[in-house]
Amino acid sequence: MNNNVRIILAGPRGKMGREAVDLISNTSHFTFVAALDHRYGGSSLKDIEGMPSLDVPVYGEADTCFSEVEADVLIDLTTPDVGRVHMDKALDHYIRPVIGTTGFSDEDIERIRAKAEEKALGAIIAPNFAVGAILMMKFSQMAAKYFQDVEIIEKHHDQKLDAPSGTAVKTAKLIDEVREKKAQGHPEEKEELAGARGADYEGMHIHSMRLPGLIAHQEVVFGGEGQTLTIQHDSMNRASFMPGVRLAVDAVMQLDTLVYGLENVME
Ligand SMILES: NC(=O)C1=CN([C@@H]2O[C@H](COP(=O)(O)OP(=O)(O)OC[C@H]3O[C@@H](n4cnc5c(N)ncnc54)[C@H](O)[C@@H]3O)[C@@H](O)[C@H]2O)C=CC1
Ligand SMILES: O=C(O)C1=N[C@H](C(=O)O)C[C@H](O)C1
Repeated sequence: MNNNVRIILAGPRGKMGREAVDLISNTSHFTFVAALDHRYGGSSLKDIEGMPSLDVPVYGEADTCFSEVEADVLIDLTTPDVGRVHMDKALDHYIRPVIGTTGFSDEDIERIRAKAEEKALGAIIAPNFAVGAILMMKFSQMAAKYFQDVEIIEKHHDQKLDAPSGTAVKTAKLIDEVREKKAQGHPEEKEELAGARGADYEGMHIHSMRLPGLIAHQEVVFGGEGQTLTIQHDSMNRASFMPGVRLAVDAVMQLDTLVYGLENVME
């Protein structure tokens, strides 16, 4: 493990970013070298309302930040459009991206994989940092060997931009690796209201719920002859994601390619 990892955080004022500020500043082998925030470029973190008293420079623009600040890792907790640009630019500046932001396409992921390999640098895209959520995905993959029929129900707060969630997409991909292909439901089923059966990923259905009061929850429901199996995970707060962020930062320093999904670096 590296004993001093210099970190830039993008999105410090966000719901996740605020937790990450505390994680970085309270982890002895992490050094908080800069923050990226389009609204507060040129200030210091301590001058932003609601931020702890930390004298960390804030940059409004990624290229300037990445060229002026000596850093090992970028943690990005922003939006899909912003994160997509940040991860590319970070690698251009030989900074390893740890991307918690969700909403990327397969093309985005493959582009970053190619760039990380070209630079021989570590990169992590982690749709979910919660250890319990990783286990939920792994258990679902195990179950999919025995049950072909499965529907994913993800439930999030109503401020979320992307649907389905990054976790639901990753779960479907892990299941798809082992599940015998099947178009589920009645062959002649018809949606009387568009979207009633949810999104279709290789014949599996994904349903996205958005409500105030929720944080991040997912049920993976399998059906077989005379039985169902439900694998469920709930994040009750955003502190639940922080041990995984720490693990990802330590892991990315040892990698020379992209890892998509924290399950690939968990022991
Ligand atoms: N991988 C994981 O375990 C988790 C991932 N997420 C993902 O993380 C992302 C952030 O989630 P939340 O914190 O809930 O959202 P949020 O809306 O609370 O925070 C997003 C932040 O990004 C900032 N931002 C927007 N444009 C920016 C720019 N150009 N430069 C710097 N900052 C910019 C906004 O000011 C805002 O503070 C989402 O994509 C979400 O899906 C959320 C929770 C867990
Ligand atoms: O936006 C969120 O809140 C979350 N996003 C991630 C996702 O899209 O899967 C992870 C977690 O579910 C919380």
